Amino acid sequence: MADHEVNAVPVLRWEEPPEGPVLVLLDQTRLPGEEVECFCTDVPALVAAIRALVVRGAPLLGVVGGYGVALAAARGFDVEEASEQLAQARPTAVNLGYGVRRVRGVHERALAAGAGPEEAAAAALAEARAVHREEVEAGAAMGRHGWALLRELLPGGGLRVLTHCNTGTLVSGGEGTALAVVRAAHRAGALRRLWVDETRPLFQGSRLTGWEAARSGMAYSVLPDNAAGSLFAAGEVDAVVVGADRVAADGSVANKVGSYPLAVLARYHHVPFVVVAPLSTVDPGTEDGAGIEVEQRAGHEVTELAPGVSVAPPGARVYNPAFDVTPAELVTALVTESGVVSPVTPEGLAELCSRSRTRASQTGNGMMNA
Ligand SMILES: CSC[C@H]1O[C@H](OP(=O)(O)O)[C@H](O)[C@@H]1O
Repeated sequence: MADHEVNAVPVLRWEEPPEGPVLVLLDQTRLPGEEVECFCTDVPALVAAIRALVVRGAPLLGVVGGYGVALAAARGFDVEEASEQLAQARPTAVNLGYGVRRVRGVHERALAAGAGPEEAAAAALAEARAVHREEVEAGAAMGRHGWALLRELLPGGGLRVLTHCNTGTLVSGGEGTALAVVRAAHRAGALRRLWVDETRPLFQGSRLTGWEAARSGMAYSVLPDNAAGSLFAAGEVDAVVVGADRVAADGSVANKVGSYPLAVLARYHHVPFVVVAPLSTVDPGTEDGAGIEVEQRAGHEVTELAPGVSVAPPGARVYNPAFDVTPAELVTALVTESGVVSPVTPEGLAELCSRSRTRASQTGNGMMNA
């Protein structure tokens, strides 16, 4: 069985029991120790799950946002109100709003065309499934394009790749984004070591990327985020490959906090810094990095390792941005499902998005129409 089939986990699924539709989520806050499912039968529960990172990762947020609109429609909730609640659940990943708007638009157009509530709900569910399918397909394509890029940049194989946060199956249900590229290198026998930043404060790296790397049989090591510099200094990093939550029109990249320092280290040590993200993460509507809203999260995520296990004095003030922004000049290449942009310029991004829209209109794939 191919690696990606072994590792595809049911990050989310739609079920229709007699009592009504439910969105079933793999609770990512319980990994790697437990594989627990969370059952969402209404939008407030789904919004709470998104905010608690039960379900997380930019592409998957777009997928779950779409399913959330479909859930509201299927259960007869106010779809407009539900859409607003879902879109506002987390501000930085543009995908969330994209998925919500896209499915909401299909639902609205179905009603405007005279469809009844059930027919419009069915149309919304079909569109949510299309968003999910496209993100899964995008992951496979990004894996191919990104691996081709790494072969070009580092032809000798035996790669030592550093990654940050989690960008695998758990952020799309398919291959993922940055980890899709790492998996492709691993399958080709070219991955010597995956360096996994633990990614404080919620440990998406050690918990989730570690879990995925172990399931894939990769040679991986977990490291404290603040140890990455010494790896570069020791010449132990051949490439940095990370994901993104929003790419602005000027090529600025918002990603998990700690990504920007890696980009600076990579530039100083002449190491490629590669960002892997689907086009649903590219946001032409945000002009530059300053325009990206960076989610500020609760202080207890930093001051407590677990409920009641404090690592700071009571009352300590906390700075806890969930993301940071890397300027395009520090990004070696942006890998998308439609190809690679390098260097990452506004013109290069615009051309790639335009090319993709043209292809989508020709194939009926709605990727960019939201
Ligand atoms: C490529 S999507 C994964 C992306 O999402 C993560 O953020 P979070 O865990 O807070 O949803 C992180 O920024 C990853 O790079």
